[in-house]
Amino acid sequence: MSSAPLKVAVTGAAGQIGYSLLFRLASGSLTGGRPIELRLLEITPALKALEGVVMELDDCAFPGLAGVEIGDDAEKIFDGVNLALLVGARPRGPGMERGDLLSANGAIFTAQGKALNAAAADDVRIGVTGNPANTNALIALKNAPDIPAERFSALTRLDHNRAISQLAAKTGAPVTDITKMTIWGNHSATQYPDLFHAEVAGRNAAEAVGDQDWLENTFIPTVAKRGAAIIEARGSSSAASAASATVDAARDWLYGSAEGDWVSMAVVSDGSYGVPEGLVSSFPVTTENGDWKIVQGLEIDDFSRARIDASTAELADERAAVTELGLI
Ligand SMILES: NC(=O)c1ccc[n+]([C@@H]2O[C@H](COP(=O)([O-])OP(=O)(O)OC[C@H]3O[C@@H](n4cnc5c(N)ncnc54)[C@H](O)[C@@H]3O)[C@@H](O)[C@H]2O)c1
Ligand SMILES: O=C(O)C[C@H](O)C(=O)O
Repeated sequence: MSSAPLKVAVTGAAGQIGYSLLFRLASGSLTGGRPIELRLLEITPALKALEGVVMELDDCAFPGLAGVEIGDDAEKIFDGVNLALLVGARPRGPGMERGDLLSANGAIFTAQGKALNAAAADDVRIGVTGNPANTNALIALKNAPDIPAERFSALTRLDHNRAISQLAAKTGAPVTDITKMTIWGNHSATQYPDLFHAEVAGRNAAEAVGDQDWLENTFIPTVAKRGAAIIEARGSSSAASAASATVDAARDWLYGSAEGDWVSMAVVSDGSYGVPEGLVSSFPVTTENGDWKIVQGLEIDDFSRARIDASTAELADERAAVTELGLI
């Protein structure tokens, strides 16, 4: 593997998630020993604040941080980047659904898709965290016709990690015993965290829990509505956990998922599991050398089918809405 610095762009770098993410990236959580060069994009009024964040990055004297460039011109910042983490977008407030952000945030992803298309490195991978993440990723990929659609993904790793944590707490198992967790569908309240294929120390998770009422009426809504619960408690949306999940997702994508396990990523559907082709929907995937593959052959019962269908129907509605807005 190359020891040249990995060039990583982060958008919305002066925001809440950025304030946690940049320090995780610079300290080596993503690349281990490989140096990293950060390229930070912000809107013009936020550049001064971003300068302050860069002073703090300097003050950490991170040995693996090979350089930092900041700016408000997407094409300049994306020049030659190997990884782009698209975080910059407005967060929702109390009482909003993430889909309410489509018209506010959609335009950001047309412009950034075009800029990535023009300037990124040939091997670029693009992870979208900004909400509504799945449909923003769809907008970006449609506006970047020269970049293969498989290079885009949206973040459902935070939901995946939340589901692992809830299951660990219920069963008393350590999080490291929990494998094969899946989030299906949209990063929204319709998402479907699936315990029927997950395992606790090798045992089927739904059987290990043995409590359909908990699974249906506590586990699924707790995971699906966790973002809203955090907004309610903190007054602003999740940030450190979102940054941590953004790093987890990018690390596994670039360096591979663990043997015998899989991760959740929202990727462009090839029609697997009846998810309409072309939607950016969350699936169980394995990753290797920067590529992902949807895990095939899982049996989907009626309970799971209904939930996957409901979430992908919402994604189809979002696609129709951004088509109507002329964003794709
Ligand atoms: N997918 C997930 O799991 C997940 C989790 C948490 C938050 N989010 C989403 O991530 C996004 C960022 O959250 P936050 O809490 O950091 O918000 P924030 O408001 O603190 O920061 C967003 C930053 O983006 C910047 N920005 C806006 N437009 C931009 C543009 N065109 N180019 C570059 N930067 C731009 C803003 O100036 C701001 O600094 C929100 O949309 C939020 O809903 C997603
Ligand atoms: O819920 C939100 O709006 C923020 C984020 O998507 C989350 O899941 O915490």
